[in-house]
Amino acid sequence: MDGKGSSQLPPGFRFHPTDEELIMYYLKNQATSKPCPVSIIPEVDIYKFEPWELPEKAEFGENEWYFFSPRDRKYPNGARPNRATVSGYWKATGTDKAIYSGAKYVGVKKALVFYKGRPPKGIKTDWIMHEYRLSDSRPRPKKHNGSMRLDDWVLCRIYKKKHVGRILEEKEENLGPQIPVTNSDDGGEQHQSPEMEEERSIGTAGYNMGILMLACTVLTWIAIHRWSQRHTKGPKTWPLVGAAIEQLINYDRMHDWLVKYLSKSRTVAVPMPFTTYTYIADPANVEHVLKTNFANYPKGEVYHSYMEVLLGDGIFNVDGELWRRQRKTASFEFASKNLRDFSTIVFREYSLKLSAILSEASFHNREVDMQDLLMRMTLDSICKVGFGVEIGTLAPNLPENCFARAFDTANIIVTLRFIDPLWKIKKFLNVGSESLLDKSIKVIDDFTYSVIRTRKAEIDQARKSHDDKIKHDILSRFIELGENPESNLTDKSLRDVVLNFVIAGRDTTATTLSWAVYMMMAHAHVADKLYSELKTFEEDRAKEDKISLLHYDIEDSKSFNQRVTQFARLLTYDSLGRLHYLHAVITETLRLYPAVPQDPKGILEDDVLPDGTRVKAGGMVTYVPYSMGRMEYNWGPDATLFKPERWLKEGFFQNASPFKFTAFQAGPRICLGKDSAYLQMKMAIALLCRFFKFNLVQGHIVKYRMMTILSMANGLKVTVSRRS
Ligand code: HEM
Repeated sequence: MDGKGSSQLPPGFRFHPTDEELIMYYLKNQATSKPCPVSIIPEVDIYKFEPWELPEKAEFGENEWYFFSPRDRKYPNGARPNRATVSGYWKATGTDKAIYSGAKYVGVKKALVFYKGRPPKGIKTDWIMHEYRLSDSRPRPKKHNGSMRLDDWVLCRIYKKKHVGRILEEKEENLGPQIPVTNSDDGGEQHQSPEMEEERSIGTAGYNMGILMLACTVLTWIAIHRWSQRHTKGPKTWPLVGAAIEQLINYDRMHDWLVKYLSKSRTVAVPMPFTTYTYIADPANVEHVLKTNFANYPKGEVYHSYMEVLLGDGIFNVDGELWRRQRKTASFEFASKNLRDFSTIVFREYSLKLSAILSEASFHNREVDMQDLLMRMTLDSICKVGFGVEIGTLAPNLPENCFARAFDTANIIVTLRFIDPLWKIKKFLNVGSESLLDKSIKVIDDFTYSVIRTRKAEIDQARKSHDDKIKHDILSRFIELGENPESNLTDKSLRDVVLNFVIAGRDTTATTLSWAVYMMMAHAHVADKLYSELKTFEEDRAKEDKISLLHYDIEDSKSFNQRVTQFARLLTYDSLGRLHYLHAVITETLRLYPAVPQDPKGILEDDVLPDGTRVKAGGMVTYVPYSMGRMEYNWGPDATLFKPERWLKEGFFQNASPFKFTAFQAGPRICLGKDSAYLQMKMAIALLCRFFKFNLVQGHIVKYRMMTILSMANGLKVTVSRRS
């Protein structure tokens, strides 16, 4: 709509003044009776008209119209302006905006919305007004002539909302800083309700209030949550994340972190996001979980999902029928005398290989990493005993072993999953640790499937030549079983069998042996006592076998190695059973450094443990051998001391309840390889401690690494000397 003055304006003229221009060039001029740059703003008392009547009063404008307007007082003695028209009223909205010219405060802009009817029941319309006032305009003192005039002039821009162009412009305006004007002269005019700018301001205020209330609620919640835990013996938690933060901070020393809490309370509940881990160290609770109510505490879905990538559906990682079938086959194999005899030969052979490497290192004053050597020894042994293949990682040149490295990496990463809530996302995106895990699994699988292929080919070959030596190992037993189509045993099942036995047979035994060697270094009197037992044993056995012991010179490698070999022949399954102190040394090592330091179980149904602790379905209960071995309530005041004698009564080894000494677990899932493990460990330690003395390399730090097995983070660097 063109106003009356538009005919005098040049073609294409548009009027888009800024707030500052409106104040500086129009309102100021009007107030001081100077001419404006263009005279297109008429003087109209806008409160005498309804907003929709105003466009035709304007001199110029299409979608917005400008007016100079006087303001009247609402009440004779008040400073509030009268904003009523005949049919309605203008109502202020939002925060006033200060207008600056450079750094100088020159005016105020107020937004108003027109309501039809009378307050407070007026109906909001789309008519909007921006009222500009000079900063120095002050309400005139009330004149005695009875004039109701409030101040000289204000400049009003009127427009109707919902015009797209206007909305865009409005948005632009709203981007500018809104500096609230405190010294407002509107006499406490109420600022309420919508219009675009207004809605935004009110929205912002409401939003800020909401944030404030939310923050207060959260802080109160946290405070109450923390206060309610003042008597809790377990770790203090935070809402939602539970103890996850504390667990992450203490991740590298997690086992000792648990010792701290379990020594204060035999059962500790650790809330985690979406679940609770309950840790137990009380033998009565352990018996309940591992035996009495065994069916309620399976490995469970959570454990299975975390470990599946590595252990698949192998015996360690399944429940129910799948577990029962594997347990039956493996138990049968472990009970066989054939396997025991075969194992004794293999363990002796590999212990001798290890002795030869140590002897060589001792003659050349070379440092060795005992943990690495022991891992090689047990890997070679389990591959030979378990799968009938020779992999030769303990060869004198100690060949690089990709499989072992990949296996360790995978083991570390799957353990991390238990406290890393982001692992599924990382796995989905194949980034970070999960990407490394993926690569490691490929290396592991390549090795494992090649073992299976080799063994299958050997079995075929043996069959063709009617050789019946094929049945001494566990893998062959499973391969044979797989030939029955009803067994559903695929190559993938065989892969899982192999990997489960690798973790069972290699890592556990090598780790225990490493800690035992470390204990010998840390407790010289124990090493000496063991040495005496072994010397006596050697002499007794030689007499029994009616052989004379070879003379040897510890400076002569040939005679030294011959004597080592002669001693090894005296070590049989039966004769090793007589070495009670040796048995006690290994068991005491396992008490303080159990190869499986904690072992979680799922919970099928809500239950109450014997000490009254309630556990909820879907959570986890973990018995903690590492803590259990260090608890005074389990072992007396000297619980933390390394004392093999605690296992001996009149020189004979006395076992403890498997629910108190839990290194091999207990109940229906007790370790199947316990005897085999003792056989290998006793064989190795007998040879090592009879003929060698170990010294920790100066500055080498011995500490555990967080993975399912309690291996040493930096290995075990030692120097070796020979014993006479
Ligand atoms: C110091 C050596 C060993 C220790 C401390 C040890 C400890 C354990 C523990 C704590 C479990 C229970 C694991 C779980 O529930 O996830 C277990 C299970 C098992 N162990 Fe051992 N183990 C050792 C050596 C061996 C060896 C050498 C073998 C076999 C070659 C073996 C075979 C098994 C098997 C098959 C199971 C699974 C039992 C089942 O779930 O039914 N272990 N072992």
